Amino acid sequence: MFNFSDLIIQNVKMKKSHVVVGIDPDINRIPLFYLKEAESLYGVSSQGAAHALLEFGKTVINTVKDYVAVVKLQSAYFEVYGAYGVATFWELVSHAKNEGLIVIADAKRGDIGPTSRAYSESFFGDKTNKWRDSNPTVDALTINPYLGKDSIDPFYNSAISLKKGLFILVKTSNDSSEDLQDKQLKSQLTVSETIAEWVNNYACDSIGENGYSLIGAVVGATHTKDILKFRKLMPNSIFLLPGYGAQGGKGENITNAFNPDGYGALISASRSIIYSYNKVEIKTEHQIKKCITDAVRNMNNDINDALLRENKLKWKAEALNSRH
Ligand SMILES: O=C(O)c1cc(=O)[nH]c(=O)n1[C@@H]1O[C@H](COP(=O)(O)O)[C@@H](O)[C@H]1O
Repeated sequence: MFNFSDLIIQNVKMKKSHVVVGIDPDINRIPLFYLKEAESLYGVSSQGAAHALLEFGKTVINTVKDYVAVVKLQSAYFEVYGAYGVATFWELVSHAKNEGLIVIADAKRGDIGPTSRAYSESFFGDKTNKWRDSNPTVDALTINPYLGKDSIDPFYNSAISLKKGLFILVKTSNDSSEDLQDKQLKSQLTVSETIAEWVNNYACDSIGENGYSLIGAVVGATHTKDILKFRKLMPNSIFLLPGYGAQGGKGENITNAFNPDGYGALISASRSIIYSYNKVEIKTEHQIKKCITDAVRNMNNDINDALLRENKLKWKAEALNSRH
């Protein structure tokens, strides 16, 4: 049955891009003219900041929409500004979806069962709750599995019934991920390998038309040596690989995340794309758009070139085959 992973593959093929642009808008790094406008409307306040984040976020979305299939909104940067920030988050979710993009909420949720259920409802909705306005929902959510399987189940059940996607943290991109995630258990597996086994078990029951599950895994683009191992442990999961760009990940380091079919991985970058203009003094939206366009195209070319070298860039072959 067509599921979230099929939606991803369909759109990745259409855009010819495995790139995810992360929208992590930090008020100290967004161009000053957005702040000046926000201050003139709402003063230096949470409402003003949320307005600046909204306008900047729209610029990013409008710029990258032709080059990527997926955007990932980092909830934390919006939560900073309370209700105004959260409203901006959802306004940007709607905007991105209206522009034909798939939206991942990066919130790394996970709690005891009933609370996970509520988190799941807040991001995916619940048709049986008549008190909840039909607000927008996201297409997928990052979740933290460290409370155990009863914390994952509510997200899993909602994802299945509402045709959503999950990206479960398996091996995170940060240096300190080794502190806990690389520890070996009595089973001889590491903590992250154990989580990978869980992910694979959840994934097996929800395979879509292209052979992938709606249960995906987060594996840092920074852990080049581990990527192949995780690919083998979770053959049916789409990997979300953050850590490209600002954290050091490169195209040549992440090709093992892709299956021989040329799919199965989304590579995510935030700061290296959305702040690619470097200076907050940049004057016009046109200049910002040009910098972001160059950055996202370079990233896409870097990944596609690396895949081509490994014979994993499939759309050229598909285009040729369909001509015969
Ligand atoms: O789930 C994530 O997206 C995530 C997982 C991980 O292991 N490492 C990681 O950096 N992230 C997120 O990916 C984004 C990385 O941003 P950049 O380093 O600027 O590309 C941030 O929003 C992080 O919260």
